[in-house]
Amino acid sequence: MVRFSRVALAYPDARGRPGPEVLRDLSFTLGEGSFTWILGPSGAGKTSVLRLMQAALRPTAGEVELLGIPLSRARRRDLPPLRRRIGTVHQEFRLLSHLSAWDNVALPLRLAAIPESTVREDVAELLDWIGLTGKEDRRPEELSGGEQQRLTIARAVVTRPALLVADEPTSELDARQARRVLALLTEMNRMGTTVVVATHSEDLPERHPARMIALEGGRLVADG
Ligand SMILES: Nc1ncnc2c1ncn2[C@@H]1O[C@H](COP(=O)(O)OP(=O)(O)OP(=O)(O)O)[C@@H](O)[C@H]1O
Repeated sequence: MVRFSRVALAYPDARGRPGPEVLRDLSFTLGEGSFTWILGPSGAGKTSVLRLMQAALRPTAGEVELLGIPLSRARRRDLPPLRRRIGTVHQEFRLLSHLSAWDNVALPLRLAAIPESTVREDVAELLDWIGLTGKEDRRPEELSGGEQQRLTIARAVVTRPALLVADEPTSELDARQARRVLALLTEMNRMGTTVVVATHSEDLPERHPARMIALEGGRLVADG
């Protein structure tokens, strides 16, 4: 499902030359249907690992294989269809502020040219699942932080991705809202989605024990 083999990553500097390596010699495999925590202090490289898992970046050395596709051999035109099979939840929500809750969730289906009758059914089901029935017409700014975060999860999973990659999905939330978001992620996993969550919270992995990959200074320091 996800395989990192001796991965290194360096972001380009201002002149376009490779800067210092922020990930080094990372190797691990995540099986289909697994749930994995990516842990580590600020700057450890969690977001960089997740960007590779979202096919948003290619490694500077080594290989990242996503859903059977090695990124080193993927052509530029292979990437958008691959990305559509990966649900992403960003730290900073990235909801579209001028669209209603309903239209934010419907957007990925509409972009994939899904018939409007199916869109209606799927969006209604998901808004119900995340507890936003009755708030369909509100714009993101008219929702609480927790509601916005749940909306980003609904948008990420509405296309039923095989892989869900979430970056600090509870960092802005109070404990009750964080538990609710965790429940949505574990429910997706129970239904068969492979889930990867980066966090620096210690509380969440305690609530949902699963494999933990710990990073420090761009290296893997614990896996288990
Ligand atoms: N676009 C970028 N260009 C250059 N360096 C970057 C870029 N993004 C991240 N870095 C650097 O890569 C290293 C790892 O950053 P990353 O965001 O992956 O860590 P993180 O563990 O997710 O941190 P946080 O918990 O603070 O979000 C840091 O040294 C950071 O400064």
